[in-house]
Amino acid sequence: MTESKPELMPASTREAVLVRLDKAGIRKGGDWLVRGVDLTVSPGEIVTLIGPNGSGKSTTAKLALGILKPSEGRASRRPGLKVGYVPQKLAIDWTLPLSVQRFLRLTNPLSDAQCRDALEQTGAGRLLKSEIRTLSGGELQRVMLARAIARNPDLLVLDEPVQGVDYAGEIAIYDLISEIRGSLGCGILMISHDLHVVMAAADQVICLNGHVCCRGTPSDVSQDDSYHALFGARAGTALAVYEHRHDHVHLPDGKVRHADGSLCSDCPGAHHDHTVDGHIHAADRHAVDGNGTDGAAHNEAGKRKELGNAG
Ligand SMILES: Nc1ncnc2c1ncn2[C@@H]1O[C@H](COP(=O)(O)OP(=O)(O)OP(=O)(O)O)[C@@H](O)[C@H]1O
Repeated sequence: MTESKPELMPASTREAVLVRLDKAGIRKGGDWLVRGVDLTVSPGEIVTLIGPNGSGKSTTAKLALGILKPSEGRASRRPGLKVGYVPQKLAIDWTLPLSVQRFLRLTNPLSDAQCRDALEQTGAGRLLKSEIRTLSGGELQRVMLARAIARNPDLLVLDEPVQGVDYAGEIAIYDLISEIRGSLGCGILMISHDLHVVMAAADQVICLNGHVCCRGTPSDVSQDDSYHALFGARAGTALAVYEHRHDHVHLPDGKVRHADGSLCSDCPGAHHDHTVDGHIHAADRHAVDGNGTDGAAHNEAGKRKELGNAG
């Protein structure tokens, strides 16, 4: 592999673009792992890499991060860029005793308040003193996200952020990622196998298979022939465009406060929106707040509208 120095962006693009790959490729042992990748991530933008196993998604993310150096083309980052990274795998023995607080501090010198604050932001405030090895899959992903955002990054790189999380939990985590983008204003480079929800949550989707097969908005990609060729039958199901509404909150006393401020004590269960017809599927989802499931914010009706039926 050819080593190259990290490149700085021209002044004109520095403010706008956080990271850029220009025709970037990397070769190891005579094989190209990925080749010819163009990519930019700007503040507030979610760019999603999709593709089958071994298609070069993690490698591309590592090129963007500067962990790997391109053998050809260029990788450049905004000077002084602060990055939060949730890798696909962490080299940690998960059976060892390790509290969440200590885990957050393994790579960051964080104060107690910073640890609490980061966990609150990911809805995991109550887990501060918990043992890492006892966390559920969804809780662990929230803690990993907290660790990545604790330093208030400009760029968040999330390699399969919903691994080990069930379907309802996935939606809550994608919700959270969109909220983090909103609150931090950071750019997000995300990797996933989950074509539909992830694609729909992204501003830009890049479909990889050793090279860029197709790219564009989620609806563009869902209608692209090479996307269909790559994903076969799975691409034939409709693209779910993901929306969310925060229109009510479940209070600890069991009442529900609606968006207009009105309180209701007997409506839980009656307000779940289940519309299932040929075009709209609504899914309920419950986000765990910093206090646990009691009094959890309830994000109602994650609606998935079919867009550009890819069949
Ligand atoms: N350090 C390395 N040396 C040699 N080959 C590698 C190295 N890292 C990755 N590869 C190979 O490069 C290809 C792309 O790997 P990569 O991890 O980027 O794929 P991916 O799309 O993220 O896959 P997955 O969905 O399975 O996580 C694979 O064939 C992998 O075996």
